[in-house]
Amino acid sequence: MSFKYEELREKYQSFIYSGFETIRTEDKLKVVYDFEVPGLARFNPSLEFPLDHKLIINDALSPFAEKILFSIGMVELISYWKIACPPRVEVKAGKLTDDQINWWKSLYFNGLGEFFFKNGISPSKSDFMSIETSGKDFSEISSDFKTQGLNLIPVGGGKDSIVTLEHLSKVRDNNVCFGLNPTVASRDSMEISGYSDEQRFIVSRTLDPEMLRLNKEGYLNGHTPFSALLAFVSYYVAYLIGAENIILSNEASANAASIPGTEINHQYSKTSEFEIAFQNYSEKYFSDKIYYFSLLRPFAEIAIARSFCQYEQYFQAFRSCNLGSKKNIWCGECPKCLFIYVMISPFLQAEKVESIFGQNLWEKESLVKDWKELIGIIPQKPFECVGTVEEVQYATYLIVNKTLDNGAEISELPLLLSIAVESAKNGDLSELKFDENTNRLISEAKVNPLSLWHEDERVPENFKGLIMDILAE
Ligand SMILES: CC(=O)N[C@H]1[C@@H](OP(=O)(O)OP(=O)(O)OC[C@H]2O[C@@H](n3ccc(=O)[nH]c3=O)[C@H](O)[C@@H]2O)O[C@H](CO)[C@@H](O)[C@@H]1O[C@H](C)C(=O)N[C@@H](C)C(=O)N[C@@H](CCC(=O)O)C(=O)O
Ligand SMILES: Nc1ncnc2c1ncn2[C@@H]1O[C@H](COP(=O)(O)OP(=O)(O)OP(=O)(O)O)[C@@H](O)[C@H]1O
Repeated sequence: MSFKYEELREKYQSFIYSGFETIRTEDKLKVVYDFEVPGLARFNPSLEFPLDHKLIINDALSPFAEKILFSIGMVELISYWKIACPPRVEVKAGKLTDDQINWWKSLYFNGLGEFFFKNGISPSKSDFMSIETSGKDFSEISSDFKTQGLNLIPVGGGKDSIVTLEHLSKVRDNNVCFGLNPTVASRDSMEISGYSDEQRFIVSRTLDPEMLRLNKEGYLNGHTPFSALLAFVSYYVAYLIGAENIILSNEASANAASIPGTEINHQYSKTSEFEIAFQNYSEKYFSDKIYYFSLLRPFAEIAIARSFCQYEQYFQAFRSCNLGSKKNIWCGECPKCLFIYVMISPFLQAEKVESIFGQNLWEKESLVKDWKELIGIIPQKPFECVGTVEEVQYATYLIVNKTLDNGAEISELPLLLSIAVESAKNGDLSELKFDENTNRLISEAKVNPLSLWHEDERVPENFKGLIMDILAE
């Protein structure tokens, strides 16, 4: 059975965030959130933080710590609210100002853009949800905590965080890797880049099984802004260990809407807009001692991919595929696998790329639709963490011409590249044309994505020197 948005909102009018329980033992802090949709279900998701980590210098349950834990609940609640989308959200776990309420509504609305779209819901930003708050007032709490000059680096196991780890290797002693339920690839990345257990901070998160059960029953489900959760959880970890920087690996390309001309972006919480919003929120309501930014924001995915290609030691270990993340595989059937295949292909031998994925994706019929979306023949990007149409076209220009320069005939190009060439001949690609005289693709890129420096970047000056080579590699 599948349930409808309007019917669910009619039946379940409120969502309650009652509070959170903290259970401290010698070596762990468990935080259990209490959410309820009256008449439907109660949810108690939890997080566990190690307390025996040698780098911890601040009290895990100080009033300031509790303020951050409360805020993690505000972001965690999205996953549970979306099951029935009740119009009224009652936050009894803490008071928020109107300015804060607007901030949260904006995150929920933008972060759920794909969820609304895919479920055929067109809510208005003003009335999709009202938020009433009561309970503890965290506003006057002191933010006087200790810092020790560390960089906290979230590691997802894909190429981006590896490029960050490598570019920060000069300041290795100050770095701490952070993993939230880390995958095998994430742990392997930390291992290969030489970070011992003491320089890793691992947090575990448990979803409430009742949500998974209701998903199966047909209640509303879909994409949630996972990176926003990462932002708040990593902020708490940064506080615990006195880190002054939280260094993400989000790229300029994440800013592009999934559906051109709309605000719907699968990667909303990886955008500059969210990065800046989080910086403003954390500075205003938490502290200015911890700075959250993305080291790779200046660059397009293709430039990051080129940089990644010089670190062969990670080739068999990294995984960017979301669908295969639990099995530690490249599924070879999703847009993200194809996108990564395209991004690294200009810079590596074809055999090398194939050996990473265990198969040749260029020849797969099953990927034709994803390919058409990635390269812009179909005007909607796949709902995945993939880059822009322009950089896919640019990569294709490099790959096709490289293949032809190596002696192949046009007729010998693999399936997906032939589709690209045909489309270029027909004038169907915005920045890619075919020159019949030279038998080569021509790029009409307005900006060469390999030399793009995105202006919305917020990289501190003292880090810029460490990344400039990404444009030149
Ligand atoms: C869906 C998700 O966010 N998964 C991340 C989560 O994995 P977990 O094992 O906890 O859950 P799943 O098995 O993936 O999902 C089970 C069901 O629960 C729902 N759900 C899950 C998480 C959540 O926060 N809310 C939910 O409602 C879901 O709808 C399913 O029905 O945590 C892992 C690490 O702790 C992450 O690695 C998982 O991320 C997936 C690999 C993934 O595909 N994530 C996508 C959201 C994604 O696109 N991630 C982007 C970030 C985009 C963004 O921030 O907006 C990325 O990887 O770059
Ligand atoms: N489970 C996780 N724990 C900690 N950080 C994470 C986790 N998942 C993702 N991240 C971080 O979130 C950011 C965005 O993730 P994303 O998946 O785009 O990057 P990636 O895994 O580094 O590279 P790729 O684009 O190749 O997948 C990166 O900084 C990444 O390290």
